[in-house]
Formats: sequence, structure tokens, C-alpha cells
Amino acid sequence: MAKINFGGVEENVVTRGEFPLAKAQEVLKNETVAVIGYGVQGPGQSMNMRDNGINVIIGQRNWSKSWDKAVADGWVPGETLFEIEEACAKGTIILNLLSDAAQIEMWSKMKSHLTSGKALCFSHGFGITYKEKTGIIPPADVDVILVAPKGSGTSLRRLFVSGRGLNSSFAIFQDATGKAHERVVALGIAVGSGYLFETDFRREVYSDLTGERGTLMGAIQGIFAAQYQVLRDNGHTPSEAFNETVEELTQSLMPLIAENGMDWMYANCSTTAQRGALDWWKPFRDATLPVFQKLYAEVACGNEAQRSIDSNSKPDYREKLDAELKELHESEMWQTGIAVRKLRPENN
Ligand SMILES: NC(=O)c1ccc[n+]([C@@H]2O[C@H](COP(=O)([O-])OP(=O)(O)OC[C@H]3O[C@@H](n4cnc5c(N)ncnc54)[C@H](O)[C@@H]3O)[C@@H](O)[C@H]2O)c1
Ligand SMILES: CC(C)(O)[C@@H](O)C(=O)O
Ligand SMILES: [Mg+2]
Ligand SMILES: [Mg+2]
Repeated sequence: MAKINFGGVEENVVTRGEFPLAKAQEVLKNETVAVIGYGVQGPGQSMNMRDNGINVIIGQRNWSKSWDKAVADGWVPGETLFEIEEACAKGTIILNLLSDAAQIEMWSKMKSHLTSGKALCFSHGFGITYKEKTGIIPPADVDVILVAPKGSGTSLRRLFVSGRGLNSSFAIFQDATGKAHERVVALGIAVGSGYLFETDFRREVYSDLTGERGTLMGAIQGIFAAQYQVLRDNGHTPSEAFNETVEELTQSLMPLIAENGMDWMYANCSTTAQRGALDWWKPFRDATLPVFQKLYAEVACGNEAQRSIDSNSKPDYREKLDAELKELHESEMWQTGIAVRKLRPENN
């Protein structure tokens, strides 16, 4: 494994240079990877593996929309697409990509197919880390591993198709066969990862839950909404408020920040913007720091996991979720976003 220095700290990273696809194919040549669940990660990981020449089958409830999607993506019922339990029986590596709540519901059935020497792989440390809440306690004679792409399943597939890769975390919870390391790294390469960063299940789930509730999705939407509201309350038009809050960020500045970092961005804007951004970033940090500290504490004590399990296991979960998503979709800010996106050259 390569040691890479990140800001002064050395970390273990697997590169495609040291573990090329041919090696992954060799490690997995006698394995059947059963991808269970065909939601967001399922399609990305399974199609990338199929294109990489790995023996993959899908397990999915057959009366669901996801089953139809799998058929549309070229998986063949009875050959490469099965009911969940049938796929679990056939797989030697069971890649559990059910929603985290469904993993709890399906666990006892899945467990019965985890015979000696198989591997159970997750894309999240959730089920294992919060085992008191999930009841997911694998048998001692199977490998328990994790490959967690650090991004959406949609991006995983898009970046693979464009010849790039999405970075993933990987971890080993249990090495029963002595092959857990080569299995997890081979899977990581096969699903289309660029680089594989070593972690453990607990660190993966704590950082992932913090990130998605924080700057990746929760905090960013909160900051967008607050700034948009202040601009609107002060008489700015919707388009002006949206452009100055979201559109310029995602279309102009984020790609530059992604390429060069925020330090470069600060050095490459007007001196006026520089002064203001340098003066204001610390008050924003100080205002949000207690919220992030509370968020991490809620993640670490298991409250966030419990909230997610409770709401996602309710029978009316889908209706309640749809209502909340509708509220966001129908907000003036995101309705303005639809109109603004139509003006982009590629949408004209
Ligand atoms: N969404 C992402 O891009 C992403 C990124 C990294 C990691 N992950 C992790 O990957 C795993 C899969 O996440 P996802 O977002 O792809 O899942 P998802 O919410 O899209 O659901 C996956 C599948 O679960 C099935 N399912 C839901 N309820 C079920 C039930 N009661 N019984 C049987 N099947 C049921 C659905 O039909 C669907 O095919 C999770 O552990 C998640 O935390 C997701
Ligand atoms: C794509 C995310 C937010 O990174 C993932 O963690 C998820 O749960 O969907
Ligand atoms: Mg997540
Ligand atoms: Mg994530």
C-alpha cells in the first residue's frame, strides 16, 4: 500500500498502479458478486463491475421499480437478476446495497445464506457500527469488508464511463478467510474506485453521516436558504438572489475551487471580494462550529442513526419523505433554480 502525505499526515492508500484491474479480475475470477439492492449505489457499482469483467448478479424485490430498472439496464431475470434470497444463496461475495433500514429488515434472511468462507461487503459502516440498533452481527466464519464510494452512485457510474474514477474508503471488520484484504481491494477497484483510502467501519460511518448532514448537503442548503432569504427580504429579485447564492457558486467558483483550492480562489478574485471573504469566513466558522460539534456528538452517540432507522422503517415513510421533498422542490429558491438552469447554454 502506498503511503501518501496529506497535509503532514501519512495515510495508507491503494492506487490502481499497484492494484490494477487485471489483478482485481484475477482475485475475483472464481467469485460471484451478488449485489443486493438496486437503488442508487446498486446500479453504479454493479454496472461498473460488469463492464470490468467481473461475475456479477443482482438481488432485488421483483415487484419493485428498481427491478424494472435493473431489467432496463440489461440484467436478465433468472440469469443475472434474482429475488434477494436467491441472489444471496448464489453469491460468494454478498454486496449489501439495500437501504440502511432495509438491511435491518432483511438481515435474518441474508444471514442464513452467509455460509463459511463467503464475504459480506457494505458501502457504509452503519449496520456494523450501530449493531445494538441494527442487530447486524455476522457469523464469525465470513469476511466482513467495506468499500464506500465517496459520492453518489450516479457520479460513480458517470466518472467510470468517462474513464475516471471516484475515490472510495475501504475497511476490514473481520478477516475470517485470510483473503479479506485482497477481496476488499479487488472489489474497490472493480466497482470503479480511483484511489482507495484505508479506514474502519466506525470512522467511515461517523464521517459520512457528519458530512452529508453538514457541508455536503444539510449545512449547505441551510446557508443557501439563509442568504437567499436575506437578499429577498431586502428587495432583491429571485434571479439575483439565486445567482448570487447558488448559480455562481456551482457554475463558476466551485469548479475552480475543485481544481485549485479555496486559497487559490481567494487569491484570484477582486481585491474587494478578497477583503470581505477574509473578514467574514471566521465569523461564519464561529457561528456554525457549535452546530457541527452538536451534529458530531449526535452521530457518535447513535442518536442520528436511531432517528434515521425510526423514520425510514415506518410504513408511511415514502409519503412523508415525498411531502418534505415537495416542500423543498416548491420553494421559491429551487423553483428559481429551474428557471435559471434553463438559461444555461447546454439547456438552450
Ligand atoms: N446513495 C448513495 O449514493 C450512497 C453513497 C455511498 C454509500 N451509500 C450506502 O450504500 C447503501 C445503499 O444505499 P442506496 O442509497 O443505494 O440505497 P437506496 O435507498 O437507493 O435503496 C437500495 C435498495 O433497497 C431496496 N429496498 C428498500 N426497502 C426495502 C425493503 N424493505 N426490503 C427489500 N428491499 C428494500 C430498494 O428497492 C432499493 O433497490 C447504503 O448503505 C448507503 O448508506 C449510498
Ligand atoms: C452520496 C452521499 C451523501 O455521500 C452518501 O453518503 C449517501 O448516503 O447517499
Ligand atoms: Mg451516506
Ligand atoms: Mg457519503
